[in-house]
Amino acid sequence: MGQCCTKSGSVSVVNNDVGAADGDKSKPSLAGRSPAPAGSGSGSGDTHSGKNTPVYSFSASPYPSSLPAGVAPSPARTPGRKLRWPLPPPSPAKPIMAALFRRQGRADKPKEGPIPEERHGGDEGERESGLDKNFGYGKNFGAKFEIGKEVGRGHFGHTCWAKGKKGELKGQPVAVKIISKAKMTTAIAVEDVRREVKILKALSGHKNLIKFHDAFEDVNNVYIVMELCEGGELLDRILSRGGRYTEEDAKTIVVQILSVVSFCHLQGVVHRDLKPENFLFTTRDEDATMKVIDFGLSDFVRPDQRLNDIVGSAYYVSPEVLHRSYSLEADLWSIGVITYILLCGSRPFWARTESGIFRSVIRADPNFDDTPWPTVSPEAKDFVKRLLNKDHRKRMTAAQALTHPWLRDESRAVPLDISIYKLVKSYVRASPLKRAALKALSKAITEDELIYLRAQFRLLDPKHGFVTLENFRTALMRNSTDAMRESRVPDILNLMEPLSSKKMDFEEFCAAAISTYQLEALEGWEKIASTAFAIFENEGNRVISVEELAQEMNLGPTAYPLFNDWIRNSDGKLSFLGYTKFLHGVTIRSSNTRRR
Ligand SMILES: Nc1ncnc2c1ncn2[C@@H]1O[C@H](COP(=O)(O)OP(=O)(O)OP(=O)(O)O)[C@@H](O)[C@H]1O
Ligand SMILES: [Ca+2]
Repeated sequence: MGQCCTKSGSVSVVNNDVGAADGDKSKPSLAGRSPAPAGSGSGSGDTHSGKNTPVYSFSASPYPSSLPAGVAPSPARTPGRKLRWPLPPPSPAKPIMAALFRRQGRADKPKEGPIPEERHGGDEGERESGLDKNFGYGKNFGAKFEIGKEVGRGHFGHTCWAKGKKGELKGQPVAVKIISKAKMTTAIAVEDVRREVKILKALSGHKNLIKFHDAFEDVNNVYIVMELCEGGELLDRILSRGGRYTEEDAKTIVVQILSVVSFCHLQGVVHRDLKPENFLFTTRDEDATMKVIDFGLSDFVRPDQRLNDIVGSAYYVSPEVLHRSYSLEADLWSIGVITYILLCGSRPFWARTESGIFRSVIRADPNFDDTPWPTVSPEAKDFVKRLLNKDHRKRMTAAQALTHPWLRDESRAVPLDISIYKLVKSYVRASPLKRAALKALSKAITEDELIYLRAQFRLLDPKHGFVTLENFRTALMRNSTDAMRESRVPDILNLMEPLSSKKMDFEEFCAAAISTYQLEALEGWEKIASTAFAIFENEGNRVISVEELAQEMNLGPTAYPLFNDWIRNSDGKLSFLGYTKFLHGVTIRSSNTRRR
């Protein structure tokens, strides 16, 4: 007990022939073969030292080329299974090594660039000496639980079966994740464990989230006592089905994932390690409930905050995580990867090395042409594409995804979406012209978008067809947990202050809560945009000077030449191009320009 092995060890024992069953060597981006062992490197490209090679160059893997000291490769979890896999084996780099290093206090961290705030104080000086490893948890684990066999292992701990000896859990089987204090060699490592428990405790209660019972500690370990899941990992079920789910079965899985992830996001918690290994079934039954586990890489994220530490698992990591600027949407990318795998049995982004996987994540388009995709419904394909959009702003949110035509079910409650709050906040603070532009756009959207917006409006509990700031506050508080306070999500209400003297009907709510980025990602965008412009011409377009437009868009005089085509010579009003640019706002490309 107390020995922690890395699951990424499973990679070390798998060779590159695995999964070659797909037999198509001309399509390297289509999963089907195993990546090289994480520890084996990939020739000259994998000599990443973590000191000089920028993570983003992708000329080298941000992962180190060998397992960290003290972490021995564990045996493959399911020997022999790899030969039957249509899928490559589990991620080579499991939780990305940066996180592992943070916990283990290794100096050769594979990160570069801006130092994430939590990294401060993670220096060697803090190691061992004077490190406070007291968590304030109960000390009587042994008196309360009888420990049994091991049920699983991860990078950071191992999990055992246990039975309650007294109290509420007397006679009841539970799972205990045991994290060795000896491996917590920095203040950050200690803080990570503290946060894992805090998040688990705060979020416990959702039906698709592992139920937390208690946390204990002694001189050697921290013990996280939680509900026992006896039905195994989602990964095992995917593999036992030969790698593919029917659409109906996939939907059952994806709905559960989205339901719990939307709940976490509303609380301001990003999971950061969503993958089939981190979903467990309560029982062996086919229709058993699935629960998300392992908040070891999770974090609180404030509404306008961007995180920058690279954590996650290679196959599931989003492009913006690799670019070190991300938020909740990163989880939706991972859900897109999981859904892709469920529907076709292959990984959307594949390569032999981690650096290759990252290149693929950043640049490659997933394959939707080969078998079985021609037989997959257009709705399912659209669903996956709208999650695997490389621009995180164009991705669906979890709550939105639950109303996508592929998953839509009138009888299922739609969760409150925190992204609505962010959008409404921006709307109420926007200029009258911008609001008029959005109003016109909202009148051109399709029924699919309206279904989602109606559901969100209903959740605000409108009185006589109107919502006020108070409705937003009440709806948020109704869903509030301790995690929400920690992530400072309620602060967003202060930023919505301009709404305090107003009320909003459904029509205005639609204008406030639509995202131009998301609409741009729709196949029917061209039509929506031209309809919206026709409405804008009638209801909102007006004469505007170059200076005024620049000010509206928060641009300086250097941007004036851009506006040549945006303002019509004939009448000095916005042209169609100008209207769409104005709606779009100054973001990706333009904000890069601004920074220079
Ligand atoms: N509540 C539970 N019931 C049954 N098995 C569990 C439970 N929690 C964890 N396990 C098993 O233990 C394994 C490791 O747990 P967990 O993922 O929390 O650890 P970790 O060290 O943080 O993992 P990782 O290496 O993915 O970061 C899981 O993959 C699962 O097989
Ligand atoms: Ca895990």
